[in-house]
Amino acid sequence: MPPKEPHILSLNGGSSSIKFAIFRVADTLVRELHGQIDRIGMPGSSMTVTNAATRQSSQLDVAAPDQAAAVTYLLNWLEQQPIFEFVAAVGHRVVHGMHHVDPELITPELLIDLRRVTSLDPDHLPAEIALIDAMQQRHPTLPQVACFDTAFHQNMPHVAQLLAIPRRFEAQGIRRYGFHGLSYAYLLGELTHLAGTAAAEGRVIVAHLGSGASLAAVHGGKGIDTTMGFTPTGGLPMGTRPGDLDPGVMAFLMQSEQMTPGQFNQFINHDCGLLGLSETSADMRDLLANQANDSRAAAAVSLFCYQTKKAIGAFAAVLNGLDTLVFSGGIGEQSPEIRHRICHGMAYLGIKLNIQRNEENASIVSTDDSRVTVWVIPTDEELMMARLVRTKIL
Ligand SMILES: Nc1ncnc2c1ncn2[C@@H]1O[C@H](COP(=O)(O)OP(=O)(O)O)[C@@H](O)[C@H]1O
Ligand SMILES: CC(=O)OP(=O)(O)O
Ligand SMILES: [Mg+2]
Repeated sequence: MPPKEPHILSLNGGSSSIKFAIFRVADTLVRELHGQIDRIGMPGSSMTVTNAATRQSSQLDVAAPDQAAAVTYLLNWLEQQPIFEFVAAVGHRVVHGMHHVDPELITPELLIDLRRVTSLDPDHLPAEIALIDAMQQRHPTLPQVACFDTAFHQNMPHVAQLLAIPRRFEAQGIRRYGFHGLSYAYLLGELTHLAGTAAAEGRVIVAHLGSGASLAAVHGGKGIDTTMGFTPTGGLPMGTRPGDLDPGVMAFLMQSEQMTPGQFNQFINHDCGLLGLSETSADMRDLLANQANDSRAAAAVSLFCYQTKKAIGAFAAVLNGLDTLVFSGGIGEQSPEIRHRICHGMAYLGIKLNIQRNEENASIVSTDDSRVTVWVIPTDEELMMARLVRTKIL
């Protein structure tokens, strides 16, 4: 029997989920299985696993009160799968690495740097580092590659990277980085495939709307601006993060609530956004289900749609117009209501949704006469990582 082809395991630590996929490395990358642990830290967490060949999915209840528990559960489960013995390399999504941007083999030095910047992203980096640590301890000879979420935005115009703070801080790396870059890179590739190069090189806004949410303005296939900033806490309101917040509110709250910087960081990453406003849930599904009889849930959904719409208007200005709008991420891919509420009243910009297509989560959800083509494209950060790992080491 010929030796089995090498496989790549991709691990994607998100803020409310850990997603994973295993790909066989043949002429192309062939997905063998994928899945996710969902609603980490919330009631009702579960793991869904799909066999890519049969498309059969199974769901298991999982106790995932926090990301550490989810990491241990997932790695124990993965190691029991027969396919695991063929895994020859692991790709890890790493949301923030400051000056580390391009895919990198994980070394002790890189880990020291990542631990140093953990406080910049308490929603992702602890779980991502825990995944790396656990994999290294269990499988020390397996090559592991860090794939950074910031790479896509690296070449934004300088003006889009600058923060209006004293100049000396820029030299310390305090600037707009932007995140969800693995998703944006994948989606641009898909857009090229689906709509052609001319469309993908036109004036494009990509809305990655999940537990973390951001927009990217893209022109000539390159990111030219994005809503997230120095950290993934900025930009749009999200599941548990406020997005852009008047710095005066920060100073006021730190004083009035007597918070230490560490407590304030926890507050803006875990207690705000949809959760803070609704006082019930960070999960958009819950809020949509409850909005009719809970005005707090209704206000949270309204704010999310309002701020996203406002940011689309701002990026249309940055792009001098708009040709293509892409929705992706858990909310963007699966919520017709949110897409409708964001796009409502934007006919002046050339955005017109087709009600039925939108309800069906079709791939094009705009009308035939809409000047802007509106797409729904499922993202695949795991495949993007596997491509990077393959290029880097296999
Ligand atoms: N059918 C749906 N309708 C509305 N929101 C949904 C739906 N399915 C998933 N979501 C939302 O998507 C978000 C999770 O998105 P995802 O991209 O998986 O997040 P992350 O990667 O940040 O963990 C949650 O707020 C969840 O409620
Ligand atoms: C960058 C970010 O917020 O990622 P996620 O949406 O996966 O939490
Ligand atoms: Mg995500």
